[in-house]
Amino acid sequence: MTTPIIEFQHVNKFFGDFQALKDINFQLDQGKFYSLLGPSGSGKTTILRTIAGFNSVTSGTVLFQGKPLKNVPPNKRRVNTIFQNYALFPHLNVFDNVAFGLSIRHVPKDEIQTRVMDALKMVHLQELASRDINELSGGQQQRVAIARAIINEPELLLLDEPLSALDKKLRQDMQYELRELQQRLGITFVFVTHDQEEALAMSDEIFVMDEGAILQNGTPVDIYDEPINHFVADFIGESNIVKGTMVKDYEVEFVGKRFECADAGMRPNEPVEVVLRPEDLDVTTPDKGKLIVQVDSQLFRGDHFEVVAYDADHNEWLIHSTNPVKEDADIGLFFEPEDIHVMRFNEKEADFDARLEQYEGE
Ligand SMILES: Nc1ncnc2c1ncn2[C@@H]1O[C@H](COP(=O)(O)OP(=O)(O)OP(=O)(O)O)[C@@H](O)[C@H]1O
Repeated sequence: MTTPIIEFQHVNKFFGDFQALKDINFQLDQGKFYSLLGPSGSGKTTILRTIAGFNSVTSGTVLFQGKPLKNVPPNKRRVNTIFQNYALFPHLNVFDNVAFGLSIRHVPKDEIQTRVMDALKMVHLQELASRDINELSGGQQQRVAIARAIINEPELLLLDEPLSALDKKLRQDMQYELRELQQRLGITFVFVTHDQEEALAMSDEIFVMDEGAILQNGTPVDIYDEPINHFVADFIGESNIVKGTMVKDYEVEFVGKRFECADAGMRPNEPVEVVLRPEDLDVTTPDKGKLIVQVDSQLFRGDHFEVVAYDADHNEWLIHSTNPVKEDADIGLFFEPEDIHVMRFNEKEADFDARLEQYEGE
């Protein structure tokens, strides 16, 4: 087994009385793309700053390739950070921005020339080396920041919401570019975002954070298909979550009916929450449906209709339908046992809706 590039062991961080990180444990492998995903204030940046050396930890250990990082100053860490605002020098052109770190270390001119042009080629900006920074688009500035960050060949690149200032289209283009660049360079990226689509699209592994703790980590598919709790299910993608009861292994009851499912290992009659993703629900006639709901409204979304409907218990259901439906009509919903994902019900999360609403309103 290879040594992880970064390892957090029981890391806690307090700012005064406030606990910003709560018993954080993880290992990051060489050459992978990781995302830290969570609402504002969940501790993502605090983790990045800890890796970069701008934050000390209150307790616990951070290892870099198996060695404690505690006494290694930020400039001696083989880590570089790209910030949200890129922090480029507006009075220097593209070349000089990228060359800056090498110039102040008095690296010979020839070497600077070669390394800067190599870095600019990596991000497809070699033609723009003499351009002023303020003559570049947002996406091009982003690439200058990346070139500057990779010129010292860091083993770890930390990216703190680097795409949040870009418009949607450019953001999507940059997601592909960053992912492609990471694979080409083979260095570890740790990418902070509160955008779940971005994390799902780019990452090898996602860490979902809330209130200073890691709630779940796994591949995008794992986290999407098997969210550990209500918060993760709702935060990652769209979902229908209803309360139910686990009757026995592979059988769950919700909305007054029993359904075969793929989940086991809970207590009989244990209260649970059931997740069904909108795209896993097929619209059919009421007699063929496993569940009958009444249509409330629908919106055309280009490749599907987004239907909102209510069941007999007044639970709201979001459905992605290939065909339009009639308003106020009763429709049947069909789904397979494996489309049902059952989660333990956690009373402590009862306030999650309010927190999520507050976050979405920001
Ligand atoms: N230097 C500090 N002093 C006091 N509190 C701090 C300090 N730095 C961060 N915090 C607090 O720690 C918590 C976590 O902050 P952090 O910046 O890590 O969150 P985040 O998940 O990155 O949020 P965002 O998405 O808004 O950047 C917040 O409540 C923040 O106010």
